[in-house]
Amino acid sequence: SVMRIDTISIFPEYFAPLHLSLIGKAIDHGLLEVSSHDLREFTHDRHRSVDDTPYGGGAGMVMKPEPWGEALDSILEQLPSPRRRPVLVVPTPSGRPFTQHAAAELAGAEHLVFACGRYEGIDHRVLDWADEHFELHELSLGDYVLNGGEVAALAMIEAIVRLVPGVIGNPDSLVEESYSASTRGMLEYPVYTKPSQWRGLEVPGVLLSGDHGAVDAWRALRSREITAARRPDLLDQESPDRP
Ligand SMILES: NCc1ccc(-c2ccccc2)nc1
Repeated sequence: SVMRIDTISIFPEYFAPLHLSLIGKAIDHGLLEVSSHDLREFTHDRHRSVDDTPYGGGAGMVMKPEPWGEALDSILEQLPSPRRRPVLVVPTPSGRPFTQHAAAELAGAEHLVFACGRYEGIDHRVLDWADEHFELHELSLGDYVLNGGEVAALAMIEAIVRLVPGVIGNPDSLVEESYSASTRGMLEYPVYTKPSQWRGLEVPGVLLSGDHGAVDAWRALRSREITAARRPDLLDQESPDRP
């Protein structure tokens, strides 16, 4: 099944990298369709304005509702009918945390739309209206503020698309990760490869022993040590899909 992703932004060129590497291959193999839309194409004034001063005062500018309404209408109009509600993701610092769990849920969607805001954000009526026509998800990557939603959308798209069957070459590489922090599991143990000696540094002997039980034990211990040190909050959620 083909997954379709539409992005809407005043900087559509931010999404050009999606056509490279893995994601590029998925698109070439017909597993994925990505279209980036320029919000300014949905303005009609001479200055193609997308923002204005905030009601209630305050610094900065707010994104006007009309261009967003027309951009979202345009996406809905292009859907085959009868259609299921597409998912609308709005990256925002005030969103629910975007986690590996959320990525896995969104990887099951047929159609994802990313609305990337700039300035101080988008007129809230756009979200209120969108909530009636889309499955709306306001999502945050973490507790930091960017200049806009584009970089966050790129990260979310990568996290989601790599979970779509057929996109990643070797599906096994996902199993091992299923116990990493990304699924509220444990942090990943250190990895090594040849040469066994590099700049005077050795590889832990157990990994060269061929004793797979000992290797697994060593890895589990290192995961626990690293998790305790860096992400104690993850320690009591050991099962990866604990609600
Ligand atoms: N949590 C990551 C994140 C997501 C979105 C934004 C953002 C900033 C300004 C305008 C619109 C979105 N900032 C940070």
